[in-house]
Amino acid sequence: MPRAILCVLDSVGIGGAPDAASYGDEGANTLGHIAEYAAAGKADRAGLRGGPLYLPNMDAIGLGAALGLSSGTVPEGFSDKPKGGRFGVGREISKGKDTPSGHWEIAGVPVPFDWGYFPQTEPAFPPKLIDTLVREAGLPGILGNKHASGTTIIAELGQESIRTGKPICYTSIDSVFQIAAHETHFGLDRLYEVCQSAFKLTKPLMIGRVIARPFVGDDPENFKRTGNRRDFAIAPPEPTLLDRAKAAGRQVFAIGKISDIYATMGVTHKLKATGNMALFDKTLEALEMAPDGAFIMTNFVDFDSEYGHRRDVPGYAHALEQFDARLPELIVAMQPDDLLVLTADHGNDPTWPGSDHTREQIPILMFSPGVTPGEIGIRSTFADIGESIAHWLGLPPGAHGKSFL
Ligand SMILES: O=P(O)(O)O[C@H]1O[C@H](CO)[C@@H](O)[C@H]1O
Ligand SMILES: [Mn+2]
Ligand SMILES: [Mn+2]
Repeated sequence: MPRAILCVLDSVGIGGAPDAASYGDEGANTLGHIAEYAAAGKADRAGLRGGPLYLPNMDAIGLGAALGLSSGTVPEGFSDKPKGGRFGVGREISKGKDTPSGHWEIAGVPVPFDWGYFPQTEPAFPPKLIDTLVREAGLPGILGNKHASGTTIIAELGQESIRTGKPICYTSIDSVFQIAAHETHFGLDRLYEVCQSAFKLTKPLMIGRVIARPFVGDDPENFKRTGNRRDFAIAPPEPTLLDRAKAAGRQVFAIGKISDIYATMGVTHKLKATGNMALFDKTLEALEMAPDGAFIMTNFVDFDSEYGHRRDVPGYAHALEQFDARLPELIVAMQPDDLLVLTADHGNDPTWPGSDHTREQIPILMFSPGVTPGEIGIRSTFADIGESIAHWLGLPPGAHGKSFL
């Protein structure tokens, strides 16, 4: 029985979203701009990488061609005629350009409601919410209370947080309430407990996620976030591909952030790892142990959290090249009737102003020895990805999207 492996390269958008202007993102193109900068020698970093963006393995299954289809330009060194693979472009119908919206829609469930957001004011959070959180979680108060980049705000307030025992609460243009605190001074379990309390309070406000952001270190120069991030997320409004696979008795391997993003719904095996390369290793491990009919889904978070939000073009280019270099390992490990899908959940153009996600279309790259190569065009919803995988796995069709297989 066929298996399917779905890799979400978090934030690897390819521009061209027709509604980008209403998000302030007209012209944003994560992959396109990285390629453009690299070709101009603007993505060089001594000891890390240099020169044009080199992604031969993803290009061979249609990455350059998908970029061309989405944005009109195939960068130099990329091909508009892939050697193998079925390629195309995904367009999002959900209104948020955030991780849950993108992932849920990929898994067949577009988001039908508006998320809650916190205003770009200081304070950003309603006083009642904070008063209740402080009381219920027994906190001496909170710090932050504004829109911020997570690394900047721990440099700014980390020491005060350690000294006072007050966690740092901040948000972004996404529907998130993030809590940063020191992993040992404040304590990891305590941080998770505070996040649980906050999640109960923010849920009625339709805030998608409360995110624990533990960090270590003792001064702004060496504060570092750890891999113990945890997302407390609202559950998807309808059964996703994961639920449907599990209900059919299939094994569902959720690697990295996947289990959190779907609020554990539909997951039978949860595998955690820190860093894209460790996530890649886990994906290979899962492939080795997954029985017939299994569904494996991995989120490669570093593209987004380490490079997109940090607006680090050489870092992002290097992460793409590292992933690409390992792709053959995955392809070699596949059985003849396994399907591999590479895609993304939104954009996060590292050349764009600010530090937030960008509304973009996403690549859809499918590879299997049994799939004839070709173009699937621009799909009107990410849900077509989930429906195609459902079809491949022999599951009945869902309520949204259409299979292109
Ligand atoms: O700046 P950091 O803490 O990485 O925050 C980012 O991470 C959040 C969750 O993906 C996003 O909403 C964005 O704000
Ligand atoms: Mn994401
Ligand atoms: Mn992000």
